[in-house]
Amino acid sequence: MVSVAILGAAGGIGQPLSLLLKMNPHVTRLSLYDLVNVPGVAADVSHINTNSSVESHLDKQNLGAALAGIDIVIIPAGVPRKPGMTRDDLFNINAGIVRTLAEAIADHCPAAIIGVISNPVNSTVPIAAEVLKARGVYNPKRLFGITSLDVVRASRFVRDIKPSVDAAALRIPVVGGHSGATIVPLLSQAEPRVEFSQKEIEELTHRIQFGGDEVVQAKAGAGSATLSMAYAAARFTESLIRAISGEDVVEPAFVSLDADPRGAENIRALGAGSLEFFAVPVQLGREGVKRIAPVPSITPFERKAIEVASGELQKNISKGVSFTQKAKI
Ligand SMILES: NC(=O)C1=CN([C@@H]2O[C@H](COP(=O)(O)OP(=O)(O)OC[C@H]3O[C@@H](n4cnc5c(N)ncnc54)[C@H](O)[C@@H]3O)[C@@H](O)[C@H]2O)C=CC1
Ligand SMILES: O=C([O-])CC(=O)C(=O)O
Repeated sequence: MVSVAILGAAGGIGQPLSLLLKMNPHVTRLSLYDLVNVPGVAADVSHINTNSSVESHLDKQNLGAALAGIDIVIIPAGVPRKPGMTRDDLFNINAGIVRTLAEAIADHCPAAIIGVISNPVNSTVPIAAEVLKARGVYNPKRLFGITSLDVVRASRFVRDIKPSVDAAALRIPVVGGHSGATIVPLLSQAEPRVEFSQKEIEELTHRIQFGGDEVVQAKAGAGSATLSMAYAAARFTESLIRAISGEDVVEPAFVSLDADPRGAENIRALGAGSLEFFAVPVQLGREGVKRIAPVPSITPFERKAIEVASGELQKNISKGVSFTQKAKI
């Protein structure tokens, strides 16, 4: 019995994500919210013969009803990039959208687990945290920036150069954040282990860091990754649901290191320093973050990449925090 709300359900990610979650037998209630077109999406998806109920909630006056009683809220609401833009260029529009949605979550389902997809994730997650803190309902264990697409890309891109690897079974932790140089794949920690030359490591790292740009370029103005992102978000949601029902599942995600201060010590020592948020491998549990899983060791190349990531991340996090402070929630 798990109820899931998708905020931004009529968009490029929202539609295929609605489809994939309608196919998930553990979801019993699917609550779809958007400012446009959501009645059509909900009517369409509701004809699929799985047992879950599907609700359509159009426009802001129905946001409370969309959220009441919800266990997991996934947020793909917001504008996507066009060629030539960075994720940070989306800040001016998406920061306000995420703030409004986080306020409504605080009011209508404060105990829900939240997964933020809207970019720039490095800033929108701190914004959501500040809103929840200001409303007195913040639990760092329950707020996630969804970085699963970086992990999905990492295993697929390795398969492109190592055809004997099973892309679906390969696990590569990706730490840091979710934009360019803040994305740090730890190829040395691949499971099962894969041997790479230094040139392969450098090329793969760059490709994983800028994988989003490949899609933005190819879509040539029609948006960014939607189908692979919907797949990644559905996988993340499925992992949360398995964890809620008692299974041990590890998924990398961008979380507050306060969610598990002891587990975070290892990550801080690897180069995260005093940053409040960082993408880490998270052992999920009923509460959301059960534990930050340890990263046993990294190479000097990975340590350097984490140092570079941390400098940029600090700016992205501070930008989100000061946005909410200026806005007086
Ligand atoms: N975390 C990640 O790995 C990824 C994040 N993204 C981000 O996801 C976001 C959405 O991307 P797309 O679905 O392609 O965009 P889209 O433009 O196709 O869809 C966005 C949807 O959000 C809705 N929306 C806008 N303001 C809203 C509000 N205040 N309340 C509810 N709904 C609202 C729009 O009506 C639209 O249906 C973008 O910010 C994009 O950068 C995209 C790919 C990967
Ligand atoms: O590149 C973008 O703007 C969308 C995104 O976050 C990704 O595909 O990783």
